[in-house]
Amino acid sequence: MTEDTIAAVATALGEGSIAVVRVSGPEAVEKIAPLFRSRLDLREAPTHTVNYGWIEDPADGAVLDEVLVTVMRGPRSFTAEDVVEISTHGGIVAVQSVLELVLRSGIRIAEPGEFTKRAFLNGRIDLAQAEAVIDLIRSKSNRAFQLARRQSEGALSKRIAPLRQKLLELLAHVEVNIDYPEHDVAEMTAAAIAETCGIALQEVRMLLKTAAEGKILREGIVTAIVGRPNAGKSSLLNALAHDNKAIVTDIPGTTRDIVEESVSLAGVPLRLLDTAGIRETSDVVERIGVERSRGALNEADLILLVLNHHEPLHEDERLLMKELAGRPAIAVVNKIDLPGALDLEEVKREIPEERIVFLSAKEGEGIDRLEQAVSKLFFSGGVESDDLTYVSNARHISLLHLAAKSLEDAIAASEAGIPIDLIQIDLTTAWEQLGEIIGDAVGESLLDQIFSQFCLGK
Ligand SMILES: Nc1nc2c(c(=O)[nH]1)N(C=O)[C@@H](CNc1ccc(C(=O)N[C@@H](CCC(=O)O)C(=O)O)cc1)CN2
Ligand SMILES: Nc1nc2c(ncn2[C@@H]2O[C@H](COP(=O)(O)OP(=O)(O)OP(=O)(O)O)[C@@H](O)[C@H]2O)c(=O)[nH]1
Ligand SMILES: [Mg+2]
Repeated sequence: MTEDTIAAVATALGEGSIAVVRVSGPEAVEKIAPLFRSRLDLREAPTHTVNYGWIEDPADGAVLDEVLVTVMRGPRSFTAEDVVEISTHGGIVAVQSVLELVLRSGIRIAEPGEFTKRAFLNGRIDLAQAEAVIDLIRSKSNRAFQLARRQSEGALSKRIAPLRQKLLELLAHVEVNIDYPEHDVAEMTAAAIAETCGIALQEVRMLLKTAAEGKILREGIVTAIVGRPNAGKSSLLNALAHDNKAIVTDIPGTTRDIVEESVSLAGVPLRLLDTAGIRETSDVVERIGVERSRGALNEADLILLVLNHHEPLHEDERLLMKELAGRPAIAVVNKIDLPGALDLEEVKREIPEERIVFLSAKEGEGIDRLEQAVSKLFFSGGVESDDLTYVSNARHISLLHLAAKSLEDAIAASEAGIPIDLIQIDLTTAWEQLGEIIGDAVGESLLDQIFSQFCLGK
């Protein structure tokens, strides 16, 4: 593959200690060498070495920056091409002027995602792995990062490949039966086709089942903090966020609009929504706030119902607890630093005990117990396990659904005694749909669309 040579700033633009210009392509070393003054000509530098020197404009000998230059010769590099990385001083001036000089030497600016796209086109990684690189960059919590990293190492691809192999063998067998009926290959029975497809379908469904948890890991659990005015909802948000994001006062009805904050609880990303305390009110603004609280409550993946340990249960709270039956909810009994007046027995009748957490948002006591409860609710053991694959990419999920449908069709067709060459079409479709996940035979426009989601320099 003869590609041109590309360059981009690989680090975030802003004030930092170091910034990196990354160059990849057949002319990377040859084009950068004349710009780099050091003890050793860059062309002589062994691969995977870091070299000290200066970037100089060869036109007038002006020194742009003191740098470290790394050489990684293909195919042992991120893109599988020759890669040169220039580490300049941080900030934007040094790195921009070095990049400009690099571009003036006849190297082209990279498109977003083009480095990773090349790694894919050169066969170093497959499409699912390349997409995982986007997820890596965007992950907002440790767990999401671990998930993306596992996928970037090919965890999903390793599940898809044997599945496709199984289908391919079946297809080959079917094809021999169709094309060479005179050959003495054992006739593929409808029952045998249905059986193999059944096994494949089971595997596809298992992958789809992981999608819900994968989505949570990637996008965060939408968590509504609800309860009566003054229960301590805003205080809880602040305690979880380690910040005074929401206004806290002893006046009931303080929070009017929804306050949003992303936090990571035991590695689980939560999108916290602090809401207005739910009660009957004649205040117009507060009433709109209460309606919004109800909206958040209805749409949340997780509900934290904050109850006040210091006060008896209120009728509104009884109704709320009834509403939460069957939904992923945790009762947070707040203000345990104050004497108790809450009727716990009644709470326990509505909410299972393992979903009741006692804490003091004000003192920051018991937050760890809430972490454990959330973690238990969403990851019923398993997320730590190493061989688990979580499908979390919308494109992969939709392709798995399509493949499941094709396999179901193939099974139904073989059970209905439909001619084998028609079943072959469903099988081929399933095989292609699974192939699309890992980028086997996907069109240029799809690739463009996927890689354009990347940031520049990746
Ligand atoms: N300076 C720098 N840091 C970086 C990257 C980079 O490109 N540059 N990465 C970019 O995302 C990540 C590391 N990812 C990488 C993945 C593969 C290879 C690579 O050279 N792979 C070779 C094996 C090399 C060897 O075994 O010695 C290969 O697979 O052939 C390099 C970086 C994070 N840190
Ligand atoms: N002693 C004690 N006071 C608390 C605790 N949590 C909150 N408070 C106090 O309770 C009052 C109300 O707290 P907020 O967090 O504003 O309550 P809220 O549920 O957001 O109230 P609204 O926004 O009005 O619905 C404030 O005076 C807090 O300082 C706690 O754990 N212990
Ligand atoms: Mg509040």
